[in-house]
Amino acid sequence: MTTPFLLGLTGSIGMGKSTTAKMFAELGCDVWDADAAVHRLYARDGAAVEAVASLLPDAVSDGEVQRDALKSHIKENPEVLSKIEDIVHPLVAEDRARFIGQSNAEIVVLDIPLLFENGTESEFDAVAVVSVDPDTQRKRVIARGQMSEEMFEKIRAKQMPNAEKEARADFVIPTYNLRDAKKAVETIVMKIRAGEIHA
Ligand SMILES: CC(C)(COP(=O)(O)OP(=O)(O)OC[C@H]1O[C@@H](n2cnc3c(N)ncnc32)[C@H](O)[C@@H]1O)[C@@H](O)C(=O)NCCC(=O)NCCS
Ligand SMILES: Nc1ncnc2c1ncn2[C@@H]1O[C@H](COP(=O)(O)OP(=O)(O)OP(=O)(O)O)[C@@H](O)[C@H]1O
Repeated sequence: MTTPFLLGLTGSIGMGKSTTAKMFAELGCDVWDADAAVHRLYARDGAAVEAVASLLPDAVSDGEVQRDALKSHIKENPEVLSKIEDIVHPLVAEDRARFIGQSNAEIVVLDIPLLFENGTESEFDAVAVVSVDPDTQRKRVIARGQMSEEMFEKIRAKQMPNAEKEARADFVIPTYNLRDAKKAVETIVMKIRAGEIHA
């Protein structure tokens, strides 16, 4: 069995990672989702629950890590975030390695929101970034109705500027409409399968 081609898929908040990841899956790629992995780790019987309970006992109730409690702790003391990350990151890495090890696909797509912010690009054979202009991005996130304008701007300010992500990526996937995004995804998959892309 050969090792799969590892394609990192990233992009700032609301840029279209999940939608684009589904397109890769439809073309036969296996897709691993970092956010979903963290949700599994925090859920009942999840691998991070015990360690988080030791660090912040009141952040675990009903056997689950409560994200709102984590957020309050981080707000009070920003250093708590790196302590949580020290617990979560090795477990996420383990989950990812297991997924890659079990995959029989030619291409494994790894959907990772903070791929560039965490300086992990060297772990992939290539990286694709999903992208729209800032105004479209803002409208999309606000339209979901789960976040205030202020909260969105705060998160955006913490993320690497989109232009820099585009410059660092091997591929840019425009997500203004489904048709063009799909075309870009098909081209990437075709190039990888044809052996045109090298790490
Ligand atoms: C702090 C927590 C509880 C916040 O959870 P919440 O559900 O509000 O947000 P979530 O993590 O789903 O992030 C939503 C989006 O916000 C953006 N974002 C989140 N955190 C950051 C950050 N530190 N810097 C920049 N952008 C961020 C990303 O685009 C992300 O996709 C959560 O992020 C967490 O537990 N973080 C520690 C574990 C970790 O490192 N997770 C990252 C994956 S390895
Ligand atoms: N190619 C596309 N054409 C049209 N709309 C799109 C496209 N891709 C994504 N969208 C829309 O943009 C919004 C954000 O998409 P999605 O949830 O895929 O982004 P995300 O990057 O995974 O978000 P987050 O980082 O917040 O988890 C959704 O409303 C989705 O329908």
